[in-house]
Amino acid sequence: MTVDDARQSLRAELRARRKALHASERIAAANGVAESLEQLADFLVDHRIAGYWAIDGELPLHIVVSNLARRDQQYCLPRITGPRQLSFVPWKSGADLESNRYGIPEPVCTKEDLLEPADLDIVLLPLLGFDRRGGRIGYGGGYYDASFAFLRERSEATRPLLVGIAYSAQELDLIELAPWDVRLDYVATERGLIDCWES
Ligand SMILES: Nc1nc2c(c(=O)[nH]1)N(C=O)[C@@H](CNc1ccc(C(=O)N[C@@H](CCC(=O)O)C(=O)O)cc1)CN2
Ligand SMILES: Nc1ncnc2c1ncn2[C@@H]1O[C@H](COP(=O)(O)OP(=O)(O)OP(=O)(O)O)[C@@H](O)[C@H]1O
Repeated sequence: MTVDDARQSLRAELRARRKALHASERIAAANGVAESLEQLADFLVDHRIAGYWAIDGELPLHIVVSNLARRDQQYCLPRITGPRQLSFVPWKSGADLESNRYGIPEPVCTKEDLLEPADLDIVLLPLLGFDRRGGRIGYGGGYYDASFAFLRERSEATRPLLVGIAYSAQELDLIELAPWDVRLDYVATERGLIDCWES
């Protein structure tokens, strides 16, 4: 079985695990993650922070978005701009959205609005599974891995910081890393902030 095959079956299990969470756990996690992120000093002062529009049981970021707006920090959402390629667009709560090919809402924008991955300070990444070393399993599109491939050879946290957002129930023991995988610098869950360079 290749890394890709093993991941496919793991994805199904992880989707089921996330789907099974109770509404009360989702509410607690949305609040808890917003608090956990505030333990990261850079998160309170950095200018450009990218998140995602939660779909399919992903951990919702609306509390994070309003906290950032209150501090005048810029919040951005991803836009698919090519094969395995993400760009980012500054977005304020209530601004226009349109659906992408997967039915995920993206900001409506002009070319001039598009920011490249390297322009960001912090990226909050959706995920299906994570481990404490910064391993991440997503939907398998390779969008984040390819867009942030320029960070792959780093040996410490550098900009943009990659922060996985997860329910603690999404933690895995150890994810076998594929050569293209870009490790997370931190993972924020409702239980706290994990520094992936620490272990
Ligand atoms: N909220 C959110 N936005 C995001 C991501 C994400 O994971 N979550 N992405 C993170 O990369 C990018 C989109 N990547 C995606 C990759 C695969 C599928 C997906 O649903 N794949 C289906 C197969 C669909 C098809 O073949 O057309 C599947 O897995 O069943 C969705 C999004 C950018 N925006
Ligand atoms: N830098 C890259 N260059 C070329 N192909 C890549 C690159 N990164 C990932 N891929 C391809 O993308 C596919 C999906 O990768 P992976 O399973 O790691 O996605 P994921 O992290 O689960 O998804 P996503 O990042 O979209 O949330 C892999 O099969 C791999 O072949």
